[in-house]
Amino acid sequence: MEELRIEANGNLGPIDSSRIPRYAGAATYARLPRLDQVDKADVTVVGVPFDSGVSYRPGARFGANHVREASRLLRPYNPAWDVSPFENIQVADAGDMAINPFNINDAIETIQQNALDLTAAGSKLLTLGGDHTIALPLLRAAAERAGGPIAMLHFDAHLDTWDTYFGAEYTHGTPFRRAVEEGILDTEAISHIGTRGPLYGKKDLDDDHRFGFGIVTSADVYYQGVLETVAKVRERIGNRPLYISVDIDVLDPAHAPGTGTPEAGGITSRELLEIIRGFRGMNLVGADVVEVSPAYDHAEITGVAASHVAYELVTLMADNAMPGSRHKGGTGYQAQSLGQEVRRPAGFAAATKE
Ligand SMILES: N=C(N)NCCCC(=O)O
Ligand SMILES: [Zn+2]
Ligand SMILES: [Zn+2]
Repeated sequence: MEELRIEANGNLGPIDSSRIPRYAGAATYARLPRLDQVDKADVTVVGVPFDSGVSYRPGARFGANHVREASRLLRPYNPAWDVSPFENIQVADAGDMAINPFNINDAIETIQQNALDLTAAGSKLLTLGGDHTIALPLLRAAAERAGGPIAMLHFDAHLDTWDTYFGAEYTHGTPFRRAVEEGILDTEAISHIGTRGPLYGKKDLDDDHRFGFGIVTSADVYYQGVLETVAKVRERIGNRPLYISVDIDVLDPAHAPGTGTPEAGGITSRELLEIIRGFRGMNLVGADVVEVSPAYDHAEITGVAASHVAYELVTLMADNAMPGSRHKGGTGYQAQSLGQEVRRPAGFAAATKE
């Protein structure tokens, strides 16, 4: 079958869903071309089928393909930014990494090497699927590409700064303690967002604080709202090279049932998408969306949420790549909006390019 794609500015975009039904054919993220169908990519989407680091329900090894399937309904124009991300930059799907499920050390090495290979020619990386163990090798690669420690925003119900499980150092509950120990994070500029749920003890927070993490709890997002959350985060991170790691369990189980370690009382998908939109102009160098476990999903709720989160992250990368902001933070709704159009946090204008 011929692939009828949208093309603009020399970028090969998604299969045109007005000419080929969106439910037809093999799934790539957002129906974008495969990496082998383009000369170069500005952003590479890659799946990480790995879940050998989980402490509870398995299944995140199937996450990437679930997100790809759920991403068929994404459309090419993002009105919340007034941006068509796939026109601005070339985004392509590199398929899945081939990872050893029986040897975590080997898996981590492979993920790090693949991440370095995929970014060697200057592409940014957005990874889908996998359990949170994979953030460590992805951060190593991102820090190497950035030439030093990087800022990080970690959306998660959990801290993931625990020490070991059953004596194992590399698990989905420990990546960020390892990352701090390895000196790959800029500890002046790291924060969790959406934290909640029972811990093992107060020491968990004492350790986490010592490592340098700030925390915006799920309750903080509720009480202070999206705007203040974004403002505080922007103040802490500034223009540093930033990695965003999204554990889909940051969302309430009502918004993301398909995950391995669900915790009640999470943020909504609307809040998460709006917080990311508030990061316009920030220096995003890489991102992941992890812990999607399709066997526990219903009606693709989690897959759809994850596919939209990834879409906002790609839009941020694409918006930054534009030569000068055309929109100064506006949305596509502006001309006809009966709502509150100007709702941008302090610090937003300063970081938005002229
Ligand atoms: N990274 C995720 N999703 N979960 C970590 C939970 C660690 C624990 O079971 O205590
Ligand atoms: Zn996590
Ligand atoms: Zn989590």
